[in-house]
Amino acid sequence: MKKFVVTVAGGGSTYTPGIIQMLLENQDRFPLEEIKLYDNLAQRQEPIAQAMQIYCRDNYPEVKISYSTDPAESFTGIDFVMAQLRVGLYDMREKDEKIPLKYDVVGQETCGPGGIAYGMRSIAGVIEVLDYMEKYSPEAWMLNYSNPAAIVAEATQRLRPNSKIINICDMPVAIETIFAAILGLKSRKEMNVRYYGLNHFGWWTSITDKAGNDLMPKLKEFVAVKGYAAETEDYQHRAQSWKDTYLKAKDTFALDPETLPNTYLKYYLYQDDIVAHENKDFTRTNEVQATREKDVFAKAHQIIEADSAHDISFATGSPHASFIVDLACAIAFNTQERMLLIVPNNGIISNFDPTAMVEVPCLVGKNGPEPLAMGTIPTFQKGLMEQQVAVEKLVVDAWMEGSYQKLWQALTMSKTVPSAGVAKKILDELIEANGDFWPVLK
Ligand SMILES: NC(=O)c1ccc[n+]([C@@H]2O[C@H](COP(=O)([O-])OP(=O)(O)OC[C@H]3O[C@@H](n4cnc5c(N)ncnc54)[C@H](O)[C@@H]3O)[C@@H](O)[C@H]2O)c1
Ligand SMILES: O=P(O)(O)OC[C@H]1O[C@H](O[C@H]2[C@H](O)[C@@H](O)[C@@H](O)O[C@@H]2CO)[C@H](O)[C@@H](O)[C@@H]1O
Ligand SMILES: [Mn+2]
Repeated sequence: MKKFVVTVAGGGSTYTPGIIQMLLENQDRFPLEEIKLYDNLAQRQEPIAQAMQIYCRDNYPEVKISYSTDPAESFTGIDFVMAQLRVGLYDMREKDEKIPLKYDVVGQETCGPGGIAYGMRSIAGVIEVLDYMEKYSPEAWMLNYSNPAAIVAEATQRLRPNSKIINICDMPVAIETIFAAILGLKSRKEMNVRYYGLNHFGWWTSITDKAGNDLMPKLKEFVAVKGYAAETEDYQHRAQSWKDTYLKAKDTFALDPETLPNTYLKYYLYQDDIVAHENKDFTRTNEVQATREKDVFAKAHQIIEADSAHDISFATGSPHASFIVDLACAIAFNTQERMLLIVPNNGIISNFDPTAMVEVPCLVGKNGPEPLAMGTIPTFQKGLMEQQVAVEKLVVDAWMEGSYQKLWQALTMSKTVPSAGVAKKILDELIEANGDFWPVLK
C-alpha cells in the first residue's frame, strides 16, 4: 500500500501532538512515510517537533518526522497538508476577546468582533500556506482547521476557487460524540445525521441509527433538561467555560425545539447573558494558556529532557484528531464516508444564497466532498443565517478591498453588536491592536 507524506502546518500548535499520535495509530488504514512539521515561528515549533521525533523513534521507528520553517522543504513531495494556523498567536486572541468585552459585546475567538478581527488576520496566512502547497506539491490536498473557519472558507473560495482545500470544524463531531454518549451508543459513527448551517452556526434536523430509527426524541428529552452536559471524558471540556457552554445548549434548544443547535449559537442568541457572566480580565485565552498550552509544552520539554517518550504521553483520542484523519482516509481511499464539511452552497440549501459557504453532510471521496441536498430551511434559521453570512462576506470584501467602510458594516451587521456607534469604537481599537496583521484600511 502507498505510504503517505503529511505536512502539519502550524506545527507548533497545541493540537499537533494529538494529530500526529492519531496519524501514527491509524497506519493500518493510512500508512505513513513521513510527517513534516511546518511553522513560521521556529521557537514555538521546535519543542513540539523534537518531542514528537522522540515519541516516534520510541514507538514507530519506521516513520520519519522532520520539521522546518522553510516552505520548499516543508511542502515538496507531500500528499496532504493538515493546517491549524493561529495568526497572531494567543496574544492576539486575548485582544480579540478583551476589546469587545470593554464595550459589553461578546469577546470570542470565532464569533462577533473577535472572530472578525481573527478573520482579518487569518486570510493571508491560510492563502500563503495554500500557495506553498500548490507550488511544491500541486496534487496535494489541504485539510484546514485554521479559524475562523467560516471567514477563511469564504476567503479561500473567492481567492482560490479551484484549489484543493477543505475547510473543517470539529465542533459538530464533538457534539455528536456527546449525542452518542447520551444515547448509550459506542460511537457517533452509529448515527446518520442531517445538519445545516454556517460554520459555528448550525442545527441538526435529523439523527437516526443505521437502521433509520429516529433518535431525536430521546436526545431532545435529555437536552431539554441538561443541554449537552453529559458526563463524558472529553479532556478539553473539563474547563468550566466548556461546561457552561454545554449547559447553555438547553436555552438555545428552547428557542427552536424542532432542531438541535450548535453550541456557538449561544453567542448570537444570548449575547447579553454571555457578556454578563464573562470575567473580562480572565477570558478563554487565559484559561487555555493556563491549561492546554501549559500542559502540551511542559510534556514536550519533559520528553526532550528525558530523551524518552515511554512514560509521558499527550492526551489522545480527541474528535479533533480523528476527524481530520478520517477525512484524509476518505480522500486517499475514496471511502465515501459521510462527513460534515464547509462547502459552497450551490443549491444544497435551496432557499439560501448559492454563493454562501455552508456546513452540511457530504460524501467524501478522491475528488473531494459531494454535498447532500438539504432542501428548504425555515424562516428563523434562514433569517439568522442571511444576517451572519452577510457579516462574513463583508469581512472578506473589506480584506480584499482594504475597506474601512465594509468592515464597519460587517461589525454593525453582527447580531452580537448593538449599534453602528459601538461597532465603530470596537473597530478603531481593533485596527490599532492588529497593526500589520491587517491590510491597511482606507
Ligand atoms: N476548525 C476547528 O474546529 C478548530 C478546532 C480546534 C482548533 N482550531 C484552530 O486551530 C488553530 C490552532 O490552535 P491552537 O490553539 O493550537 O493555536 P497555537 O497558537 O498553539 O498554534 C498555532 C500555530 O500556528 C503558527 N502559525 C501562525 N501563523 C502561521 C503562518 N502564517 N504559517 C505557519 N504557521 C503559522 C503559530 O506559530 C503556532 O505555532 C487555531 O486557528 C484554532 O482556532 C480550529
Ligand atoms: O477555546 P479552545 O481553544 O479550547 O477551543 C476553541 C475551539 O473549540 C471547538 O473545538 C473543540 C472541540 O469542540 C473539542 O471536541 C475538542 O476537540 O477541542 C476543540 C478545542 O477545544 C471549535 O470547533 C473550534 O473551532 C475552536 O477553535
Ligand atoms: Mn470549529
